[in-house]
Amino acid sequence: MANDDLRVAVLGPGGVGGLLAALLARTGLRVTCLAGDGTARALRENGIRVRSGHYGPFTARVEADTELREPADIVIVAVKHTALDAALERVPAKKLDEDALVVPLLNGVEHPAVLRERYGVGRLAPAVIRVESTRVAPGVIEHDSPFVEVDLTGETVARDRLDRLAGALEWAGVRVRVLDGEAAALWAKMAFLAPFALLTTRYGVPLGGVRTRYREELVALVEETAAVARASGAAADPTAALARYDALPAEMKSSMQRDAEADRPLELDAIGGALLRAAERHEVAVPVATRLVRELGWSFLDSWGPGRTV
Ligand SMILES: NC(=O)C1=CN([C@@H]2O[C@H](COP(=O)(O)OP(=O)(O)OC[C@H]3O[C@@H](n4cnc5c(N)ncnc54)[C@H](OP(=O)(O)O)[C@@H]3O)[C@@H](O)[C@H]2O)C=CC1
Ligand SMILES: CC(C)(CO)C(=O)C(=O)O
Repeated sequence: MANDDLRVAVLGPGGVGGLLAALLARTGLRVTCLAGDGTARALRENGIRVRSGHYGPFTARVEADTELREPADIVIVAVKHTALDAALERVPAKKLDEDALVVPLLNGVEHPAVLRERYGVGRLAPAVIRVESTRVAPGVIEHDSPFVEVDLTGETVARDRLDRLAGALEWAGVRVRVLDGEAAALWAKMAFLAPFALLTTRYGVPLGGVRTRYREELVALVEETAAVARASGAAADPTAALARYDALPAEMKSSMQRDAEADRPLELDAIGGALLRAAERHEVAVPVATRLVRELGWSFLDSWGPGRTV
């Protein structure tokens, strides 16, 4: 059933945020996108134009502003990690109702702590999204994957709020699961993403090239990442992860790789850095991940403190 009166704000209407904003808006929901001046203006003038083999091409009208000025029931956070601090200034905590949900869809595992600190434990509902979607221009979104899947979690929020959001997303055409464990959900995604993102970005080849030309490294990295994910609370299975990579299209690229190609900042600290920090905490050896992160971003590893066991 549609939740006609649900008010949704989307911080960062890019590949992920723009697609979800458009899908939700076309069901009739009131959706406000929060972005910089130029993007907000483009969205107000032209709406969000989606090119998608799965949903077909469509344009959705949304509201757009540079700051949250009116209360929203749901705030979807879909900026890159590298822009998170600056972007959050657009969503003042005092503008949120007590029972509003803040739903970050960023890759990585460390951002929920930052958001909890800012918006309060009772509002945070971290989620992961599986999709391949790119913002090709302000308000123009190219959606390539034949699916959009979201895992919602919310150990500290009211379940009926979470269910209401799940209902709205499903109504919009998104496959949704509401899961119990936040760490398990975030680390399950990380276990899949980190090897894919680090290797495709390091070698500049899509998934097909990684799984043939760099197979040995892929296998080693999948095992390292699964060990860290398991120590962090997820049920990661390296054999299943490899089978998933093998089943995906050879031309598939990671969003980190697309960022590297476009010379944008990488989410290296949020993905590779977080993996190494968790490995250190849990005393898991991750030599392949350490080398790849070093090769991709010396400066951040150089400033990392001594005493690592990795
Ligand atoms: N793209 C994908 O397929 C997937 C991405 N993810 C994850 O989702 C998250 C978002 O990625 P993605 O959608 O690709 O990122 P994009 O770069 O496509 O979109 C980010 C959006 O944030 C906006 N933005 C940047 N800085 C600010 C700011 N200070 N204030 C407000 N808005 C800002 C950008 O605005 P502007 O349009 O003006 O540039 C853009 O619309 C990342 O953590 C990524 O790893 C997860 C799964 C798949
Ligand atoms: C692996 C993928 C495409 C899955 O959604 C992703 O999250 C990313 O590349 O950032």
